[in-house]
This record gives sequence, C-alpha cells and structure tokens, in this order.
Amino acid sequence: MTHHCFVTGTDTGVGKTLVSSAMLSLLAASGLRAVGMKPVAAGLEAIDGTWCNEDVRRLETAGNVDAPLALRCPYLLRAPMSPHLAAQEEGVRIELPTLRAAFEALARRADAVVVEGAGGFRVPLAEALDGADLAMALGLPVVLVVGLRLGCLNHALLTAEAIRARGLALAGWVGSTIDPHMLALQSNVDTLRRRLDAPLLGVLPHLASPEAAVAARHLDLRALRSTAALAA
Ligand SMILES: Nc1ncnc2c1ncn2[C@@H]1O[C@H](COP(=O)(O)OP(=O)(O)OP(=O)(O)O)[C@@H](O)[C@H]1O
Ligand SMILES: C[C@H](N)[C@H](N)CCCCCC(=O)O
Ligand SMILES: [Mg+2]
Repeated sequence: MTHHCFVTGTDTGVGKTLVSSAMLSLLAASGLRAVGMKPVAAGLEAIDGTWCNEDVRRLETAGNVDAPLALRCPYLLRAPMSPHLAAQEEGVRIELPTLRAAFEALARRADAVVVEGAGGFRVPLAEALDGADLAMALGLPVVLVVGLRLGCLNHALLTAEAIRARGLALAGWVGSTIDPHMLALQSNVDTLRRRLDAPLLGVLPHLASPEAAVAARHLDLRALRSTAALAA
C-alpha cells in the first residue's frame, strides 16, 4: 500500500505547505519513512545568508528521510511568480521526465512522498505543461487544501471537477482558516462536506503559530484514501 499523495490548493497562499508539512509529521510519527517534494518552487529568499525556498525548507524539516535537493526540488526558480514565467526569465525548461524521475527516486527511499504542487491545480509550468499534467503523470491521489475565505466554495468545486476530469482521485480535503473573519465558516465547511464527495481530513483553525506540529493536531489521515484502497 503506498502513502504517496499530491497536495494541491484552491489558490496560492492557502496552506498547502502548512498541511503538507503537518501530513509529513503525522506520517513520520506513524513509523513511515516520509519525505516532502516540491517539484517546482518559485520564489527564493535569503535565509542564513543563502538563497532558498521557504516551502522546500519547511517540507524538509517535517520529513524524516534525507534526500538530495535535486530530488526534493528539481526546479528552484528565483522569481515569486507563475513557474512558467519564472522559468522563462531564467531560460530554464521545466520537463516532465525530470520531475517524474525525481519522484520515482524519492519513492524508492520513502514509504510516503508528499508532493506539493505550485499554486493552484492548473498553474502553468511550461508552454504545454501545467500542474494537473504533473499530477496525472505521477498518478497520485490528490489532497485538496481549501483556503477558507469568501470565494473558496467555487474554487474548491472547480478544482475537484478538474481533478476528476483528469481521471485522478480526490482522496481527501483540508480546510485551512486563512480568513479568521470569514462569515458562516462552519456552514461553508458543511457545504463542501456535502458537495466535494471526498473525506474531510480536518479543518485548521486560524493558528497563532502556523507550524506543522500544531496543524497536525487538527488532521486525521485515517480517512485518507490511499492509492491501494482506491485501486481496490
Ligand atoms: N490555518 C492557518 N492559520 C494561520 N496561518 C495560516 C493558516 N493556513 C495558512 N496560513 C499562513 O498563510 C500563508 C500561506 O500558507 P502556505 O505557505 O502553507 O500556503 P501555500 O498554499 O503553500 O502557498 P504557495 O502557493 O506559495 O506554496 C503562510 O504564512 C501560512 O503560515
Ligand atoms: C510564487 C508563489 N508563492 C507560488 N510559488 C506560485 C504561484 C503561481 C500562481 C499563478 C496563478 O495562478 O496566477
Ligand atoms: Mg507552499
């Protein structure tokens, strides 16, 4: 039974890294070898004098498997913009075989590879490649992170439709309260419980310290439909 999954979101900045790192910490705590992968990262910042990407750093910290950066993040781009534009600026071509080979190398080292997509599900990666193509190529069950704010119902339902249109399984979803002032938050969550037709893995309240260990307390991965279960 594999535990690999692809984490997407209703948008950029909705909690994919927070949820992915929380999932990694839970998977590691359950005794599995767990590693995070950010196939394409756009946006570098100087941390301790070196350029790195915050998502990559947080995923690495949350997992328990050592792996080269080239596998954990094959494409590390400077500009904080859509990956296809950031890559264009640097004259880099993002290629699917490179991404797939990196994932397969990680999957040989770990029981669980948590793959965090860039931005939302359809974010362009190259002229004829987007995040949905990558998810399809990897053939992983998808976990959708819904950034709970006004407008998220439409984004969540459209994303679920796009996931299924690619023949992928929506294995579960997580709500992350990114707007603490959202009106009727619970009723919005209940609406998605009824309409998404996928297990709710948890709702993250608006956390004063949005760290993996704190977020992990609000998730229950037992409902996560693994690849094997989906194939059954
Ligand atoms: N439930 C929450 N409570 C408090 N802060 C949150 C919550 N969810 C997300 N955040 C904050 O929102 C910001 C975006 O979260 P995160 O980096 O996980 O989003 P993302 O979807 O991974 O973004 P990107 O598309 O850039 O990868 C972060 O500062 C994070 O700490
Ligand atoms: C830079 C940001 N943090 C993400 N890595 C990339 C988000 C791309 C969004 C593209 C879009 O949907 O307009
Ligand atoms: Mg992220």
